[in-house]
Amino acid sequence: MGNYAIETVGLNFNFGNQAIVKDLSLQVPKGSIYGFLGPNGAGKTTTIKILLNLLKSPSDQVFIFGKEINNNRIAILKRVGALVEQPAIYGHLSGKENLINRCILLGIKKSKASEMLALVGLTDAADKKSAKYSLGMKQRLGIALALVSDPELLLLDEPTNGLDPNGIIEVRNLMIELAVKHHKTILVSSHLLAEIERTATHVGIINKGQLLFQGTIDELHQLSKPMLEIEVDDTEKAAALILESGYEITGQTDKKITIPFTSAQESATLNALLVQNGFKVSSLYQQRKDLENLFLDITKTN
Ligand SMILES: Nc1ncnc2c1ncn2[C@@H]1O[C@H](COP(=O)(O)OP(=O)(O)OP(=O)(O)O)[C@@H](O)[C@H]1O
Repeated sequence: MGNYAIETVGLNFNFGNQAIVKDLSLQVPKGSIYGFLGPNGAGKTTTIKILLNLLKSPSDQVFIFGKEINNNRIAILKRVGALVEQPAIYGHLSGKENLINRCILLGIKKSKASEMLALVGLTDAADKKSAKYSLGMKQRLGIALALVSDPELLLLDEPTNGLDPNGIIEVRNLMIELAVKHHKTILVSSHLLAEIERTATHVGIINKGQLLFQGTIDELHQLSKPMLEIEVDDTEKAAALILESGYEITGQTDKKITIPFTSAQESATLNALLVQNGFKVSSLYQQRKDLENLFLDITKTN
């Protein structure tokens, strides 16, 4: 548990008699950018609210920095910053005034406001009324507000929702800077894999409240590596020959065998080997799922 900033253990949560989060075991390593992915209504916001103790979890299912949340609420929340739904910004105040307000509220020196503005790239807009900010600037101000208390862990619920491509890039770069330079752990939710793919080090995919995949971004990429599917008459014996010949098999049914695809030439060699050994190869084709399709597949089949 020591290496996780967040760990949930078989977390369940209901609204009335509707199960919203089901047996969810999240493991968010310290220092990671954890992409929390799922389609609309999957249960991401609900989970984030549970992590913030805004919704109460059953005891012994949610641990932040290794401590159970219900029994250590104040101590834990001091170390956590969050942006959930709309940032709480006073539109009639400038970005700087919004931040100074937050500093006063938390008993933090006011100079922190300028520091945070610089961190999120809003120094030039410090004195502009925040109602006049673009959506991207508002999100960055929201993140700055969440950062005032210098939290170790940031929870960002769909921070790029509704932003234009520039705004998305700004928020994405800010997350990378916060993780790499400032050693924050970040959990960021999204319903779009493409938005997470370039920033996240780890990914958890949920649908209908259930965790369908969790691992590093490389492990997710592994799942989308190209494969060679071989339809052959006697898969049992053909598989034995393929293994004997030094190939790796990743899948087998009574109709086809799947191996990692390396090259067209290698596929031809394998085809010849099977035919020379008396097998009837009815088809040989390369299959590749891009990550977006993989994500759709993972969330659809559930
Ligand atoms: N206060 C509530 N009372 C009853 N049901 C709720 C409440 N809040 C959310 N739900 C339901 O819980 C489910 C999960 O919602 P949640 O907002 O956690 O999903 P999400 O993954 O964050 O989706 P989105 O990307 O659309 O925000 C939905 O079916 C939603 O209708």
